[in-house]
Amino acid sequence: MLHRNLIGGDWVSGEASVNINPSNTDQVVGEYARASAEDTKAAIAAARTALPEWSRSPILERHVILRKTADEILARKEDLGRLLAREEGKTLPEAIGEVTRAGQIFDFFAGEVLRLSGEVLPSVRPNIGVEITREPVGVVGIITPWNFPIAIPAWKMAPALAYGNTVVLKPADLVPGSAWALVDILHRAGAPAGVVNLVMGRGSVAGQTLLDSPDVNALTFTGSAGTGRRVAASSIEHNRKFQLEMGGKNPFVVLDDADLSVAVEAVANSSFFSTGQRCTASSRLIVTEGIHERFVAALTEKLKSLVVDDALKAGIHIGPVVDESQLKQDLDYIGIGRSEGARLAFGGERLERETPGFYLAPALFTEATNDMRIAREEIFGPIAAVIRVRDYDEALAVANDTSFGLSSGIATTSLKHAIHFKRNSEAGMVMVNLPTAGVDFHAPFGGRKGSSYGPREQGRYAAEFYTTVKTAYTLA
Ligand SMILES: NC(=O)C1=CN([C@@H]2O[C@H](COP(=O)(O)OP(=O)(O)OC[C@H]3O[C@@H](n4cnc5c(N)ncnc54)[C@H](OP(=O)(O)O)[C@@H]3O)[C@@H](O)[C@H]2O)C=CC1
Ligand SMILES: O=C(O)CCC(=O)C(=O)O
Repeated sequence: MLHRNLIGGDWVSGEASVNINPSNTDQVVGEYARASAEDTKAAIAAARTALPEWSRSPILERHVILRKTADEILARKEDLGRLLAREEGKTLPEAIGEVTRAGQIFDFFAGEVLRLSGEVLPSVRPNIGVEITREPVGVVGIITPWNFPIAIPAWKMAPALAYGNTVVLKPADLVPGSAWALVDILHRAGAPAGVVNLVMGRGSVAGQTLLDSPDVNALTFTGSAGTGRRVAASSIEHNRKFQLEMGGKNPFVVLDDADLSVAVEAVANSSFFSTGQRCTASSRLIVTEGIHERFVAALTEKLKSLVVDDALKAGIHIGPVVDESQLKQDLDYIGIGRSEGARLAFGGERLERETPGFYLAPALFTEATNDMRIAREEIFGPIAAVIRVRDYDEALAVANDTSFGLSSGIATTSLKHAIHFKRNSEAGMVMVNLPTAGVDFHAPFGGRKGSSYGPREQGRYAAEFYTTVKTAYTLA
């Protein structure tokens, strides 16, 4: 069956693309329609037509649709998790966790609809009242990457709809299945025609059409820095609100006084789980010299115990890389690290398994320095580099010496250093004795420097992007 795009409430056919399972490239997950530029323009027009009624719809109607969506996602988390693991390659428990998070996000924003509020101020002039309200921004274009195929569409669509916007979602061409399933649920939960539109397909076609359209009032994007720059340039041209979540080169500091097992568990998770394919992954492990040897030895032992195999197999820790081109990028960077003089202390080789897939042994470099390309450029694979430093002050300086600023972490038992790091780390999210990846669904998410642009995503902070403030003055 061809899974079609949803445009103005109708399921619309298009050129078929096959969704391949990275754990077993002989397996087709499903066939999905690719939207043309014309389809995408029709989706934008449908979203515009639906906007006036939806933006004024009773909050209870919006609440019920989001609530039903949350309920169905959570009730189906096992089968949606299987679909996600098959199309993206994260392990089944990770995939079910991501689906659960998507359900919780819809649940949270179903509640937020009922908590919409404004402010009343006394005027500085006599007999005048000042009211401050939040209104929807309008038609929201949503462009999402492949690494979180349901959670990222969920954390962009749920607030957009809660605050009365209509949406056009362009998911990553590599993983359309989970986005299709989510839109199907929203459609059956009662989202009126044109309120939720889906344009699966290529970034260069469907994505670019969203960027070029003067009728898209706000654009929210997660993906690479290169595409992010295009989103920014086109949005400025169209005087459109935009929000970017891009890469990371997140540091994880391990101090001499760290609890070794806490540090190793946090790093194994941050750097290697989800195959290292998270913008919040830590790829720079900044370790003070007193613990360096013990940390590298313990992490290497941990890496030996991690099983890389088919995402659906029980008991595995790391699934395959998402596709051939990301695998090539990972292997290229492993070669670059070696040629730069870092020591490949563990892994980094392509693995053969029972099924043909993109399997890569997690790779650990030591003797790296912060000026190497493997320490400066986002790789987006299960690859981390240990950088040896003298003390906390040097660790902090190295941690902040990056053009990115999404998340950062520290393993320490010192309250003084933990507090200092939380205050002085130049990252949007700071973790103490916890992995840099895997965040709460109700707290603000986003970074600084080259990682992010615009208001935070998620939690109540999402209102900043998905609404526009109106100030009204009334003579009493
Ligand atoms: N911050 C984060 O969370 C993420 C960061 N990344 C980083 O990005 C790198 C590359 O990943 P990749 O998926 O290729 O990133 P891209 O930026 O290419 O893709 C992200 C989304 O943008 C779309 N897109 C691509 N070109 C355009 C365009 N001209 N106009 C509008 N939309 C467009 C893509 O479509 P299409 O379906 O055709 O790809 C996809 O939906 C990774 O290796 C990683 O470093 C990746 C994923 C998430
Ligand atoms: O770490 C997380 O929980 C989220 C990561 C993420 O959003 C991303 O990699 O795109």
